[in-house]
Amino acid sequence: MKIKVINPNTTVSMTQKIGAAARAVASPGTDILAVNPQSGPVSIESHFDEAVSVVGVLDEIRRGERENMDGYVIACFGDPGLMAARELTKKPVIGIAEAAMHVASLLATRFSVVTTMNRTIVIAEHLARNYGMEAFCNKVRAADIPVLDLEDPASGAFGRIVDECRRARDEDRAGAIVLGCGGMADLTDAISHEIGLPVIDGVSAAVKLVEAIVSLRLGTSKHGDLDYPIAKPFVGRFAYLSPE
Ligand SMILES: NC(=O)NC1=NC(=O)NC1=O
Repeated sequence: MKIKVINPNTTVSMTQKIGAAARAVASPGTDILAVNPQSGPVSIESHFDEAVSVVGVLDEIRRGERENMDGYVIACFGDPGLMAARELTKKPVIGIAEAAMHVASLLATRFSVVTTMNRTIVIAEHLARNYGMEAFCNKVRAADIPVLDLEDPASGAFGRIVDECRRARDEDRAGAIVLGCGGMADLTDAISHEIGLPVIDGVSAAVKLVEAIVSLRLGTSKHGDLDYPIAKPFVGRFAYLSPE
């Protein structure tokens, strides 16, 4: 089985970290290809960053179809381009936010999300609503750190994330924590050790969900809104994206 794990931002060190987290849980016989677009934001911290990153995600899905990938993970907590990506393939496409929230809902009656920037809190709240997770997702918190601080061990990001996870445990009645950034994937075990709760990293959760769906011989529905895109010309610099 071949799974393409797409980091929608353009920071290679984060892509490598995400790839390592994916490989750590992948089953024998599952090959992980971790990639990021060559163009786009170095980090995704706003609606604008997310919107621009989607074209790079879709480029990687289109390339993955030619590479005969068996499934895809979108490894940014905003799940950018998830539905558009699903239109491009019959294979499963799983976002790390949806994966982590669903897994957390199977482990605790309430979970909190701990993400990076305060301004991305609402994005995670909207995802919880859209995924039907509001009954489980008690609160979305932020460590208020720039995403790329996660690439700097001296930034103090780990301590700020752990402090916010402790507040979630003690104040939100959270039975589990969802890590709200693909760049936190390498911190999962250390955080869980510090706070004594299940901590769910969306990269790992998404990889296992793709494996499960492929093993069930299931894939993205092509009936209705997730059917292949409507054939039409796209003009200008997006002409190469014209659906056939
Ligand atoms: N909430 C987030 O921090 N989302 C993210 N921004 C990135 O660049 N990667 C993420 O996972």
